[in-house]
Amino acid sequence: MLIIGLTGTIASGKSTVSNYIKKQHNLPVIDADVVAHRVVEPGTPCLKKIVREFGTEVLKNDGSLNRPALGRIIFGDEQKRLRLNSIVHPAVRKEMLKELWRYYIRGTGIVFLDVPLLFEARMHLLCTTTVTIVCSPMNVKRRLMARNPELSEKEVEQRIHSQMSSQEKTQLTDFVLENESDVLSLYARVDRLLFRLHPSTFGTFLALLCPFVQLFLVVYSFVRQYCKKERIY
Ligand SMILES: CC(C)(COP(=O)(O)OP(=O)(O)OC[C@H]1O[C@@H](n2cnc3c(N)ncnc32)[C@H](O)[C@@H]1O)[C@@H](O)C(=O)NCCC(=O)NCCS
Ligand SMILES: Nc1ncnc2c1ncn2[C@@H]1O[C@H](COP(=O)(O)OP(=O)(O)OP(=O)(O)O)[C@@H](O)[C@H]1O
Repeated sequence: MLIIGLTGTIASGKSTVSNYIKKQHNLPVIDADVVAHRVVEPGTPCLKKIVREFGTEVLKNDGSLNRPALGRIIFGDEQKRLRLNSIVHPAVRKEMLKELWRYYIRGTGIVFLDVPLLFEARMHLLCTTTVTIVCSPMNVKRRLMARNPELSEKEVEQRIHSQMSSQEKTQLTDFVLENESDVLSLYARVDRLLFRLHPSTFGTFLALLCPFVQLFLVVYSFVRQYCKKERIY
């Protein structure tokens, strides 16, 4: 099974790309944000740990997580953000591995992982190939402010600076997808990217037959990190 890690800075266009991959190409995507929302639902061990760490002020009256309140706490304080990550990320990793396993059992050839903190959380080590969506800080800020009008300019800046920069991600990735212009151009780049990934489906076929080939693909992905990356125009 080919595991393609999709990442990028906040508001770089990951969801836009993964929705297109799901709808237009009918390929499976596991979205870390969706999983991260699920593991903190009322009654979950994660939510209990969050309340122990940050207090009941991060809960709404109905007992669910008050996301804006927790966001205000953690995006303004790096230590607190790291503490939240240490509570939520292990549960997210576990759930994503379970989902991957289900796809593997079904014989799925290719799965995309949409993970904002792919490199920060070292989840790229699980991927056969990584794709980073890049967008200039100015466009990111503009799009984030338009998508989340409830956030102040300061909060937007804090969210942007809490992540690895686009340049750093570009250094670590196999493929770079630019998202500076309109959405249709982005979709066209995704089509070209998928075409480039397809020759490797032979590897997928072999991987389905032999777990050792899967292991080889993981080792190969480590080696790929040191190879020249491709920019899709
Ligand atoms: C702090 C929380 C409650 C704020 O919720 P909110 O609904 O405002 O944001 P949402 O979860 O939709 O995330 C939006 C984007 O923020 C960025 N982001 C989220 N969490 C983090 C983080 N810990 N560090 C850096 N960036 C983050 C990502 O780019 C993400 O796509 C939430 O982001 C959270 O629980 N974060 C910790 C889990 C996490 O790291 N999620 C990212 C995917 S694993
Ligand atoms: N090429 C584009 N042109 C104009 N708007 C865009 C483009 N790409 C994405 N957007 C818009 O920018 C915003 C951010 O995109 P999207 O939600 O896909 O980013 P994301 O990387 O998934 O964000 P997050 O890290 O917060 O999950 C959305 O409102 C989306 O519609």
